[in-house]
Amino acid sequence: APTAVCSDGTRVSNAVCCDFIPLAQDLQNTIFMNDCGEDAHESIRLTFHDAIAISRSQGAAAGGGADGSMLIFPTVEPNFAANNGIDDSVNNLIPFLSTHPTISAGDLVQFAGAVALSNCPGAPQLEFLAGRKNATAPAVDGLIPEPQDSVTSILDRFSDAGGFSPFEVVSLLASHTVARADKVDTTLDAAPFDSTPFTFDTQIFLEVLLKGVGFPGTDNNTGEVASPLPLGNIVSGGNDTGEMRLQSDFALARDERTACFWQGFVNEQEFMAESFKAAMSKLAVLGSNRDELIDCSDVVPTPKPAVNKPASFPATTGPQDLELTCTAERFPTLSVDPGAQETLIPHCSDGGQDCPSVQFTGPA
Ligand code: HEM
Ligand SMILES: [Ca+2]
Ligand SMILES: [Mn+2]
Repeated sequence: APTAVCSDGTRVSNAVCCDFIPLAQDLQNTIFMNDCGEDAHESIRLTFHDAIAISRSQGAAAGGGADGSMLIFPTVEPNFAANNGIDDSVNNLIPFLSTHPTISAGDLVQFAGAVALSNCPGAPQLEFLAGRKNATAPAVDGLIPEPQDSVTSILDRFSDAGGFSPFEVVSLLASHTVARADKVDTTLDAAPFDSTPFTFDTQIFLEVLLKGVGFPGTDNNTGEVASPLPLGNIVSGGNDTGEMRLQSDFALARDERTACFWQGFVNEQEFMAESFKAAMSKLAVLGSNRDELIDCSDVVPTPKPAVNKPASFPATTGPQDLELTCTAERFPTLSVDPGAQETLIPHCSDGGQDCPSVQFTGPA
């Protein structure tokens, strides 16, 4: 039962949580604009890149996990190749360290991710625990998985970072349902990983299982393989880029250690959201002792409701394009979106072509 009342009248479980209420408002009004757009996506990615930089085998000096080291040492980790593009979210969050001085850098990163995710229809309301200590040193290079890494190397890295199981690794990749790449193919800005990059749905798990037919931009990029929906309108002057597929997502969807977990999320919205939430609660506290943190989940905004559209094959694709390696489970029966042509994936959540993101300049 709530035991504290904040100055705005909100009842919370612990007075420490009060300061996160104006922080959530400020993040929404200044950066995210209640949208599951580019800035929200980048802040969600940042939760991962801060947290995973920790190693059981290499010891504490290798990195402190979810400790805000990206924000405290903005000229170190953001420059690692695997963190390419993370500078945008780092520079956007740094000003909040001074405007919300009671909140630690590690708390800011994870809380911003939870607020950002709440803008994505269908996302879970993440757990948020407060009280991470500030990083005392940046992490070493080499701890962030890259799309060209093998499944073995990815699973080993997650295990070494926080004892994640293969199921938890696949659960965390639900994040790629609200994700687009800017740096894998530098000729493209915001190439989406599924056809619904503004919705936290299960399309990512379906679409990565489809046969790849082409590349949305250039075709020899490290860590990229052919996608099933490469059509965009960039050459004709638009901003819609075709779908991009990461080699790591492709491999995890087909490897015998992870394929059944991957397939098991297709059209299982609630199971996916709940599994992502559980794995995120582990990721978000790497480097801290969860018993020493204070549960402030009650100040995480309630996410936008799911759109309740079942997973479906995008127009021009169908069951014949599935590349299934999980033999233990039957694949669900799904409808095929109508249309003889490949549908373009809109650049903006309102369906438009123009939606400038917020970008503060900063040290990263
Ligand atoms: C095997 C592990 C993973 C690999 C290899 C990987 C790789 C990548 C790559 C290459 C990009 C594109 C970056 C760019 O070019 O702009 C990306 C984007 C993204 N990733 Fe991952 N990722 C992994 C796991 C995760 C996890 C665990 C999360 C979150 C919990 C996450 C969240 C995101 C998000 C939200 C984006 C989109 C960023 C944007 O739209 O600007 N990823 N990932
Ligand atoms: Ca999606
Ligand atoms: Mn981006």
